[in-house]
Amino acid sequence: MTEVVAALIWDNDKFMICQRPAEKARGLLWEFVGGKVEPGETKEEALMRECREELGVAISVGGVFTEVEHRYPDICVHLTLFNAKIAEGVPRKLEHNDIRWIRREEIPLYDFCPADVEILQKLKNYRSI
Ligand SMILES: Nc1nc2c([nH]c(=O)n2[C@H]2C[C@H](O)[C@@H](COP(=O)(O)OP(=O)(O)OP(=O)(O)O)O2)c(=O)[nH]1
Repeated sequence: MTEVVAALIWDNDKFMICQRPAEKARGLLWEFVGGKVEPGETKEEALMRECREELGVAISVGGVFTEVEHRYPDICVHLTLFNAKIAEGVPRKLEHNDIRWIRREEIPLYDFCPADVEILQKLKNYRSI
C-alpha cells in the first residue's frame, strides 16, 4: 500500500484542483495537490513538502477531510485528503499541467483520478468552510 497525501484548499466557494503532467501515471487527469509520503516523514510534513515543491506555497494543514483506498494496475494507494490553507505565497504551476479553482457545480467538467471519484461525490454535498 502506498501512502499518498493531498490537500483540499478553498478560496471562498472554490477549491483548487491540479492537472497531472502528461508523462506521469494518471497523466492529464485532475487531482488534489499532493503526492507520496516519503520514509521518515509524517503525512503533514509530506503534504507541506509537496505543496512547496509543486505550487511554491507554504500551507497550514488542518484536519482530515476524508480517506480512500484505490487499487490501480501499478499501485494500491491509501489517500488521505487534508483540509489545508495557503499560509504564504501564490500557487504556481511548478510541476502540474494546469491549476484551476472550481465550484462544486463544475466537478462534472473534469476527469479526475479514479480514487478521487468518491471524494468528489462527498464534496458535492458539502458546504465550504
Ligand atoms: N497527489 C494526488 N495523487 C493522487 C490523487 N488521486 C490519486 O489517485 N492519486 C494517485 C496518483 C499517483 O498514482 C499517486 C500519487 O503519486 P505521485 O506520482 O503524484 O507522487 P509524487 O508527487 O510523490 O511523485 P513521484 O515522486 O512518485 O514521481 O496517487 C490525488 O488527488 N492527489
